[in-house]
Amino acid sequence: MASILIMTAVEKEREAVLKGLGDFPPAKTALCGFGPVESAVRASAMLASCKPDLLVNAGIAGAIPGRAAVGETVIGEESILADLGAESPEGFLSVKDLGFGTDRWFSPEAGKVISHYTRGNVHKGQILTLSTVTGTELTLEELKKRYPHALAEAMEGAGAAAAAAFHGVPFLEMRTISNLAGPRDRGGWELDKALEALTDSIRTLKEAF
Ligand SMILES: O=C(O)c1cccc(C(=O)CC[C@H]2O[C@@H](n3cnc4c(=O)[nH]cnc43)[C@H](O)[C@@H]2O)c1
Repeated sequence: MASILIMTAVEKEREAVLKGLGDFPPAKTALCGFGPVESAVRASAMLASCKPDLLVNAGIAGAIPGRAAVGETVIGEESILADLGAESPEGFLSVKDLGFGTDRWFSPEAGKVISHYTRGNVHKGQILTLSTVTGTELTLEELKKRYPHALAEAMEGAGAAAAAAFHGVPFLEMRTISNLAGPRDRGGWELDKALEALTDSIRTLKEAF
């Protein structure tokens, strides 16, 4: 049977994943740490020693307001490294604009798994990876303009995706919404709702295998 490696930033996310998995031997879990650099390094180290059929980066995320809501699930059809690049008077220049490679990753091999997510509270589309959590209306507006189709922001997906591409392993990012991106309100993050949704979404992932 196919094998899956599911990596989360923090232990509480990993616990929610384990609850959804129950007794499911094809899947292993590990921590990828906080942010795109840690996630790329740790995912790459894991993939150097085991080669799963699918790497999943799972966790909570902030929704771009109006594009997803707290407690909903966002399945990444593309993970975008959204704040690595250069500023210019004409606007932000991405890694791709600068000619240094890609700023986004998508695995066609994950399509079969993605097609299993059919519930109304699941959105499929772009997920941004940022090194800095959005904390002002100004930054939010800039991100919305720059990425008019992005559904949510998190901090690890593109790092893990880059590692997966380097090792030739199919990749999927799965996020459940704990907060709306915008002016910082860390106390308002609905962690329990997002972690319960993560457990549910992992149950769906199991059904796809
Ligand atoms: O304190 C807790 O109980 C707790 C439980 C689960 C997760 C956490 C985290 O702090 C996870 C950090 C993780 O969350 C992603 N995230 C969530 N919202 C946003 C956002 O608005 N913008 C960017 N990233 C967000 C991110 O991937 C972090 O690594 C705490």
